[in-house]
Amino acid sequence: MNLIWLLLRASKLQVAIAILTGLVSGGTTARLIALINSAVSGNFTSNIVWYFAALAFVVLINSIICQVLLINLSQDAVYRLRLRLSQGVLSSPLRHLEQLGANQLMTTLTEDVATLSTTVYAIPFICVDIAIIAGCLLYLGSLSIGVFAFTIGFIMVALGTIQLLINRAQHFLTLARVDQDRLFKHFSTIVDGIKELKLHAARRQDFFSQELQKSAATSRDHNATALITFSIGSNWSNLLFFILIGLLLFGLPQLIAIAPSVLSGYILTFTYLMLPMQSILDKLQQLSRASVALQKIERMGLTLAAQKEDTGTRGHKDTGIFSTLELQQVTHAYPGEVEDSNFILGPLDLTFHPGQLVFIVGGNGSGKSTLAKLITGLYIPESGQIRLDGKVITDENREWYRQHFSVVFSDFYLFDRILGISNLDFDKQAQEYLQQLQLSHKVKIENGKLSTTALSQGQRKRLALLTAYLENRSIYLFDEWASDQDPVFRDIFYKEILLNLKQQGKTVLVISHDDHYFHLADRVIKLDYGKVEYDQRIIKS
Ligand SMILES: Nc1ncnc2c1ncn2[C@@H]1O[C@H](COP(=O)(O)OP(=O)(O)OP(=O)(O)O)[C@@H](O)[C@H]1O
Repeated sequence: MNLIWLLLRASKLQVAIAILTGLVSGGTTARLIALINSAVSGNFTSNIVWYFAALAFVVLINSIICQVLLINLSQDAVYRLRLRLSQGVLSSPLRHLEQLGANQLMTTLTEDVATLSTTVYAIPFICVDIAIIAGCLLYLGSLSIGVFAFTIGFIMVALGTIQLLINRAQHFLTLARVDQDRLFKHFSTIVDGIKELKLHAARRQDFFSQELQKSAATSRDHNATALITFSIGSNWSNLLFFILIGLLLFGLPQLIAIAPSVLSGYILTFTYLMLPMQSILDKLQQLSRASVALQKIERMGLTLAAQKEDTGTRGHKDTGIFSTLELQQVTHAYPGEVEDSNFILGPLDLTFHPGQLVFIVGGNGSGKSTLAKLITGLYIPESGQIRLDGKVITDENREWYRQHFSVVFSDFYLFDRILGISNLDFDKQAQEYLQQLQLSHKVKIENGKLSTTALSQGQRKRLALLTAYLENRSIYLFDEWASDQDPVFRDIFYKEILLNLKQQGKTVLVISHDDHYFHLADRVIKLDYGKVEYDQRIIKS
């Protein structure tokens, strides 16, 4: 049913036209069968051939129109779903996405959407088959009410037994979908941990037999049980067809009088109906799989919608100059598995100004990166306030607030095209920065596209710095940027690049462990277990 809603969301009018043409096609098919039955019973009229040809033509045209409409609709529905899901992910709070996990997001965006797109393609054909069945049933009803009532009663009971089998199969498909998430995680482990797995035979063997093989076997068993149940259902429905024909031929005539033309009409129609019925049953397992995928997508889509952030920047165009950025009693907590193990950052009171070079230091796990995500507006404070020039940052203006920052995180992502910067001198400027960052011999930039990103980690970080440079925003934040740089470039970073940004009036926040450069800062903030141990101004001689 949800799949039909997916189509309806795309266009109600087109769905209505498709249903109408499908019904005409089904009704006309039934009329054709009636005509054949009447011809077989010896009732010929002079223009029967023309009538027959006209009916066949109407069936052809209507089923083509119906299927073309539904194919377009189904593909459009999948297109919209892909965009909606991607938008949903883009507009969800970072913390929520971190909690969902990369594996779950990727399986849904790839596997579930792929399952849906192949199934939605089958829907048009199922619709035409249903229309034919409906048309044929109408015809059977017009032949004899008594026989029709018996047939419908039989079909209801038959459908009940088939539904039981489908429910069982669906249960195993749902379990198989959970296995799919687990398998996807193992595949990510193979790709991301390939070096560690190759270097340690016992670890590799352990991972293979205890993790991957077990999950793959469970997935195989659940899928096999589901498919076998569908196969039993399909064969059972075939048998039910023959039982019905047998009852109509040999059983019912013993109880009530049935005219031979009515009987032949029923037998002819059911023989014809076996084809569309079989086709629908064959597609049932595909439909059930899609229904499980859609449930998963909708569930994720709903949670995404519920957590949706306001991503508009309307009414807040001034992303340039500011004079004060304040954090007042700001806190953030990561819920731990054990109540006492929760990490809590803050409450913190910090104020930053333009032209300040601030080092944020502290031991591993002291909360530096968490503070970076809070300052940049990626995490929403659990309590306290962030204010920019006295303006409190809320859900309405958080997107605008984030546009003040250029950041290179320690787990940065490097795009192979410089996105979102429209500057006429762009390539020339980028080329100059490439030279400054000593990368011009390795990378070229044409129309914003980087010639390569296949570089060393340190060089890739320099490219990320280049993007930050080009963004030309008022607050810069670098999370352990220099940790991968050689001593010469590290020196250039601290003594030239940072000071140059400061001279331009930027606020520069640097998370660092390089204590022999701390004297260059205007201020050093040290964190310890989520609290400020000291916030020290450096007096320059
Ligand atoms: N995604 C997360 N989910 C749960 N807890 C987290 C998450 N990220 C960090 N933490 C916890 O928060 C604490 C602070 O982490 P954070 O990354 O901010 O420290 P850090 O000072 O940047 O450390 P490092 O110098 O090692 O990069 C750690 O105890 C960590 O266990």
